Amino acid sequence: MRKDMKHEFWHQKWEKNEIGFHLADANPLLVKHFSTLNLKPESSPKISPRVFLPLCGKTLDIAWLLAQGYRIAGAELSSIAIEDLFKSLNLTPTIKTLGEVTHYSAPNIDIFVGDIFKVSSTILGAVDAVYDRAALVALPVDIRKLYTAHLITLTHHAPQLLICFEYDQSLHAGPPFSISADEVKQHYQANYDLTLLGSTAVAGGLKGLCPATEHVWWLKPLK
Ligand SMILES: C[S@@+](CC[C@H](N)C(=O)[O-])C[C@H]1O[C@@H](n2cnc3c(N)ncnc32)[C@H](O)[C@@H]1O
Repeated sequence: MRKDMKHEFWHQKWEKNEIGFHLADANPLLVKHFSTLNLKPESSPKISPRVFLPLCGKTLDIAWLLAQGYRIAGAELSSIAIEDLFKSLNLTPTIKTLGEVTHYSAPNIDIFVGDIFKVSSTILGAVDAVYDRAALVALPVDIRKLYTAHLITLTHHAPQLLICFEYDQSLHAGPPFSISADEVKQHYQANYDLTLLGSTAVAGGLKGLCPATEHVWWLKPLK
């Protein structure tokens, strides 16, 4: 599949409001495990840590993180998602073109709308952590390797909380795609110490189609 066709897939999902991945509340696994990262601000102790959410959609996890006092950066293909996100936060964004992406900003929040591969570390700025929920699992196998390499460079291998699904890929074509522990290691073990913080069975199975497990990984940068 060509890359622009993959983008079209997601644009259509947002246009048709087929967003079954969008949760009605903050993700319980984020709430349970985020403190494990024990974040210290990179720049100054007086400034709150900045958390990057790749492929963020309009997740309510952003409202939860803001309420905990974190600053937010995100990247998302769909402007529909981000217009909705700012409405849900009751914020009016300033919107500017920045290179090949569009920058939506308000106090403590920067979202880059466009292809994540067009977001550079200069555009993004410093981040203290990455929270990947339904980003790695949203991407087909050929793109995942490029994505993880880009994410490592983009964030200067910031600590990461990664949530992903594992199930029998022959029973469902994806997305979301199944990501095994071996695959997480292939992508990240050269740069991170990997800890599996927890694994939970998905209630009712993946989209009601097959049994699935949700895994939470803590990626701690190697010195
Ligand atoms: C499965 S959704 C997850 C959204 C969000 N993380 C959540 O938990 O609700 C994947 C998101 O990735 C976005 N996306 C897909 N490819 C992208 C790309 N190349 N660059 C930026 N965003 C992308 C889609 O538009 C979609 O909103």
